[in-house]
Amino acid sequence: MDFMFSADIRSYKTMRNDELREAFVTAPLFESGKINLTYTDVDRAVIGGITPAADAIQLPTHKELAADYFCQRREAGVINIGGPGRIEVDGASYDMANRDSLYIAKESQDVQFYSDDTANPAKYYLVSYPAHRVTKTVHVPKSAAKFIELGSQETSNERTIFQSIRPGIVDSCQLVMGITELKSGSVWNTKPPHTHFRRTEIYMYFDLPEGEKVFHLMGQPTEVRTLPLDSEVAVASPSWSIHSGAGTTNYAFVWAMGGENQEFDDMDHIQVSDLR
Ligand SMILES: O=C(O)C(=O)C[C@H](O)C(=O)CO
Ligand SMILES: [Zn+2]
Repeated sequence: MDFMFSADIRSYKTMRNDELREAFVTAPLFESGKINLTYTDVDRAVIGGITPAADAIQLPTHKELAADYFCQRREAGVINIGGPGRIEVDGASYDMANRDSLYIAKESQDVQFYSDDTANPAKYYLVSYPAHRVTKTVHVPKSAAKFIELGSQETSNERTIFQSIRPGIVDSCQLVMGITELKSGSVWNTKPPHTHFRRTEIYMYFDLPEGEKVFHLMGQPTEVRTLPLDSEVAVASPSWSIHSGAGTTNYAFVWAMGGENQEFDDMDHIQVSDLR
């Protein structure tokens, strides 16, 4: 497991882009046959990419978690951004089509990830937070997610938000998670940008064609920094930071939040004209 130590609200202002990356951006998450996990001190999230090949991959515990198994004191959300596969949780099997979600409850002991076809492997993106109570493991197909249409073609931000792990669908402890897909010709996510001091957030951009980037915006609204990101890396956003971006083409991303409440709509919006 890698460790990513974030920068604070004062020091990020004087950091170079490579230093900001070290503090907030993971390495590429998906490698055939591997599980790559990164622990960030932003709300103690663990961010993972799991790409099973011929063999199943088990979710391992780590010395630093000081836990008998990974989910002993944690919940995890998983979204498959690759080919079809399945996840087994304590012997129960969940088919995972592309863009399906699985919420894995606290105290799930044995978690195994599979790909149906090694030529088109599943790519499981995982975000885990500490959990304080035992709930139920739930599979959410993309069709069962709550969806919201936002933006317009005129302002280049026409997009659909799919909320799969959220109150009313999954009883989680702090995790809220889903996918945003930008329509062809739209490039701006989270426009206008916002903060939510009550929660932190992690974005993982994907389905960006080779050679394209998303210019991810972070920092306080009056001290914005730009990180040009490739597909399939995650970027952590502290509670004081905006998280928005424009791509060189359209794309999708998984967002995941943890914190003291789960209200998706309580964001503090910032006028684009106020960004500095
Ligand atoms: O494009 C958007 O707008 C989003 O996807 C917003 C994120 O879901 C978010 O930041 C929720 O707090
Ligand atoms: Zn947000």
